[in-house]
Amino acid sequence: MTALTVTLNPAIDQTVLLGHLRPGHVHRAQGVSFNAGGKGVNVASCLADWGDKVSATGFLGENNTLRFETLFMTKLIEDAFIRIPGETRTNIKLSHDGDTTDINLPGLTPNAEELQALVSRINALATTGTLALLAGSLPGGVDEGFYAALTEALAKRGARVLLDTSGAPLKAALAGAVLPFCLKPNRAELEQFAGHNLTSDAAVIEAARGLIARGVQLVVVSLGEDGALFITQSQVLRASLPVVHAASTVGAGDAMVAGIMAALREEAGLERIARLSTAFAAGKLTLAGPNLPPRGDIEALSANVKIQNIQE
Ligand SMILES: Nc1ncnc2c1ncn2[C@@H]1O[C@H](COP(=O)(O)OP(=O)(O)OP(=O)(O)O)[C@@H](O)[C@H]1O
Ligand SMILES: O=P(O)(O)OC[C@@]1(O)O[C@H](CO)[C@@H](O)[C@@H]1O
Repeated sequence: MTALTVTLNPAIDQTVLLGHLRPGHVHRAQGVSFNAGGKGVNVASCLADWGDKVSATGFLGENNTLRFETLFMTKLIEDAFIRIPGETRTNIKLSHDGDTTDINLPGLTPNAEELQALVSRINALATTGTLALLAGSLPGGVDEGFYAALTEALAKRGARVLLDTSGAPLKAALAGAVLPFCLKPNRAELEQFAGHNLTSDAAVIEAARGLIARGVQLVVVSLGEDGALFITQSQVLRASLPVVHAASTVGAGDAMVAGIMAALREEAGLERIARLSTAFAAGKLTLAGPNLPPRGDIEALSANVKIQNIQE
């Protein structure tokens, strides 16, 4: 079973370490670091650390590919990115007061020909059984129905699609003819779909069941430090694992998606999916950048994940 991640709008993440954030004031940074990022890139990076073979595609600006190419080479990720003129965006992550403030820039705008080249590349990479992750924002000028159309095309090829996006592209994908196999919204993203606030587990589960009723097979709702809910047609699990000190919260959700994909590759049941993806997220939180601790540490974390079977 092959794994493929698709990132149309990757980014170099510039993490700026601040003591506190006070809008309207001058800040002197305590440090700065740069990582090749974007949701699908982060997922591929975590999967590669786990030891899985993975291909990554999308668009890269040809002027600043080095950080990405170094990551792909170091981690043996198949680099299937399409180069387009210009510079991949840099997203600013302000790390302050134990929290992160994200400033995500718009990014490059691919033209129709480049988009068609990407669709052809994805079709060439995806075969029956491929786990295909479509992740992140769509670049300016790309139709908001792009993920919906791609999901349908990939499903026709026998691939299983996982989708991690927000806003209009998520809405369009949920209104599509074929829904993704798996969705990993956080609470705010699920609230967008539900159209109201989801303040209790029961409300989150009810909204997720709405997605299951429309054909999604696995919904994972990530709830930050409160863990995550794993919902299928027949089961609901809650999984959590306290993290004492988070080195960086950027990409915790991406590590969780990588854990879901790693478990799906093992043909695992829901409890293993919940344990492994929670362990991936917790393991990533202890490190800066989209990296996982060694496999043995992840298995140890996974054994410690608290699982609650929610009966209704
Ligand atoms: N402070 C924390 N303590 C323990 N676990 C956490 C914490 N923050 C995140 N996690 C773990 O990471 C998972 C994903 O985090 P979160 O819900 O913040 O995802 P997200 O909103 O998609 O994040 P991002 O967009 O930053 O990647 C959670 O379900 C949980 O398992
Ligand atoms: O602007 P998008 O595509 O929604 O999100 C991009 C991004 O915030 O997602 C990753 C964290 O999940 C970061 O590496 C990257 O900067």
